This record gives sequence, structure tokens and C-alpha cells, in this order.
Amino acid sequence: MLFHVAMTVKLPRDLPAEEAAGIIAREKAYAQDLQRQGKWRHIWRVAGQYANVSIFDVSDNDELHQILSGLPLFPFMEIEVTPLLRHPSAIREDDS
Ligand SMILES: O=C(O)CC1=CCC(=O)O1
Repeated sequence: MLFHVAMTVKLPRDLPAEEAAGIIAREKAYAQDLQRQGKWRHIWRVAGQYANVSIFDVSDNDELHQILSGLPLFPFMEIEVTPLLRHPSAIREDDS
């Protein structure tokens, strides 16, 4: 199942810089591991914002929830999830 996920990061202003850097490094490793597994298909920076839009390819809602709630930045994010399905006018065969 494909999901569009919009994540906006809101780190507290008083979070010590070293702590923030550690969380961000763990987030990167976590995200890159899921990309290698093919579960996190796309990640794009939203221009001008500390935010991304991503496409996840997971087996069900439960797996998506497990992945998102395991993000090191999860406590500092607003997340919006939109389930996706193939559009009847789509012509790419390798994209569903
Ligand atoms: O920087 C972000 O948008 C938050 C984030 C999600 C995965 C990652 O590596 O950073």
C-alpha cells in the first residue's frame, strides 16, 4: 500500500544543539535504512520549510504506524498521512 506522508519538524527552541544533532543523525540513519528496504520510496524537502513530503510503500496501516512512530524525530513532528491508490489514467506500469 502506498501512502503520501507530509512531515513538519518542530524542534523545541530550548533543545540543546548537541541533543538535536544526535536525534537528526539517528533520523537520517533510520530513514536511509527504510529507503534501502524499499519501504520509504521517496523523500523530498519542501522548499523553505523544515518539512518533507514522502511516499511509503508498506503492507498496511499498522506497518506505516510502526515506522512513523519509530522515527527519532516523531515527538517533534506534525504528520499528515494520505492513502494512495493507482489512478485509472496512469500509464507507468512500475508505479503502484
Ligand atoms: O528533515 C526532515 O524532513 C525530517 C527527516 C525525515 C527523515 C530524515 O532523514 O529527516
